[in-house]
Amino acid sequence: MARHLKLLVQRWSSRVFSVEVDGAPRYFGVREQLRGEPVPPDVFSEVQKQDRCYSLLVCSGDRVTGDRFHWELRDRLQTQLPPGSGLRSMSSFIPDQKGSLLKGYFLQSRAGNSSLIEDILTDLEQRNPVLVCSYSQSEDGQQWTQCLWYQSEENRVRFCVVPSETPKHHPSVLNMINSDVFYSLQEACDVLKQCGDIIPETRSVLEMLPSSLDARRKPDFPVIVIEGLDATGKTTLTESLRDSLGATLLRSPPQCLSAWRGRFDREPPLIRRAFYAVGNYITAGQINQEASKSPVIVDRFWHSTAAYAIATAVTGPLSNLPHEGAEVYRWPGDLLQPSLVILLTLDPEERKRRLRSRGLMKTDEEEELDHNKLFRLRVEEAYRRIVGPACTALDASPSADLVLQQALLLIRAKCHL
Ligand SMILES: Nc1ncnc2c1ncn2[C@@H]1O[C@H](COP(=O)(O)OP(=O)(O)OP(=O)(O)O)[C@@H](O)[C@H]1O
Ligand SMILES: Nc1ccn([C@@H]2O[C@H](COP(=O)(O)O)[C@@H](O)[C@H]2O)c(=O)n1
Repeated sequence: MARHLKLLVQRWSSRVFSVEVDGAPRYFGVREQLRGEPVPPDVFSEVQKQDRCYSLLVCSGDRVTGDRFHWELRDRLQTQLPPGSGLRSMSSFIPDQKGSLLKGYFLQSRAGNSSLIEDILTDLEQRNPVLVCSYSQSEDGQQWTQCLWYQSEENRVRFCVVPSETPKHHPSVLNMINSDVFYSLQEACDVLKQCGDIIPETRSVLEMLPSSLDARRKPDFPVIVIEGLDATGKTTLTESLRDSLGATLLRSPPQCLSAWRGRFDREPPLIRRAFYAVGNYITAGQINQEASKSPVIVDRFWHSTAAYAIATAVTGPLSNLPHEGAEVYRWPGDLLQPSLVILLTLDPEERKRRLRSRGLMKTDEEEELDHNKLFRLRVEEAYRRIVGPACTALDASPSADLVLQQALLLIRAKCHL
């Protein structure tokens, strides 16, 4: 453990630290020596004189263990910390260095609570792959310093906390590929296989995969995917298209995974996204079979998996998304490409009205779509940026019958049906 940490802190002062405040990241860095006048970074601007701050960064060599620990740590801290302790998401990364992201939490403790909090943190650091730092303020309140807890009191290096520029990329973008968005079946399967002991259901999921998948094989009949946020009318349209075109209707995740979906929805992003990624390949196997007999309509596919994953991994405004044309919006090379992807778009008020009138249970992400306007905008924009194939937007606000007619026009034009 100590060796692992020493390697990690070798480039400590080239790291940037990011703390989430009101849904957007604020950045700071550390230096061995202060040059010029001290400027307290704005993360510390509201911290009272006697308060102390701490950071915990998860630094497990094994990403499944690390992600699960990071996921559980929030609940653990929320139950153990004394009331009034501020708890925010934080991360640390080396700008532009892929894979350098470490995730964790930033705590702000009220005066008088420090010894209790330090006991909790010491215990956590001793038993888990976590790196703890504490932050303290100079007498005149002008300067914050950071020190690494794993170093013994006498060897403790004090780093000066300094403001840091907003990086070119949102920190999460550095670790997105094959963590949030999987670009091959192999990568997604590797994550699920690693979970076999802790989530026995993964074995049953992996057994559903077809023995072979050839993404280059062109289906005999067109494959049309219908995408969109929840309650935009996908079920209504896909069922009508099935009847109008004499098509087969499939969905992703496929029906055969329904029993295990709830289990994976409770897991951290790495495992949850790997589950949905594998679901797309199982659906691709079903498409291959059915598209030799009839057109196939698919209710959600790769666009949904990637768009929700990207929009959840980053926070804040649209400008925090990976830029248009970025690698993360590419279609995976080993996944069947549909002939057409239709994205149903709907005014947020009408979508809410439809949700209310339907009144079904919602997933956490669907709840988030309702409450967090920025999250909804990020999902919609990520949908639009995905290419290979890109989606064709269709206004879903007219009557169900009119939406069907418009969809049929698009399908006939593109797929010559
Ligand atoms: N064009 C339309 N005009 C008015 N209401 C519609 C239209 N299309 C669907 N609806 C209604 O809106 C609600 C949501 O539709 P639907 O279940 O088809 O959406 P969905 O995109 O499949 O949702 P989810 O992704 O959450 O399953 C339903 O009550 C449905 O009857
Ligand atoms: N291909 C897919 C399909 C769905 N998801 C995730 O599921 C949620 C929406 O699904 P509904 O059945 O409720 O419409 C959404 O939160 C996605 O994260 C996916 O990732 N890939």
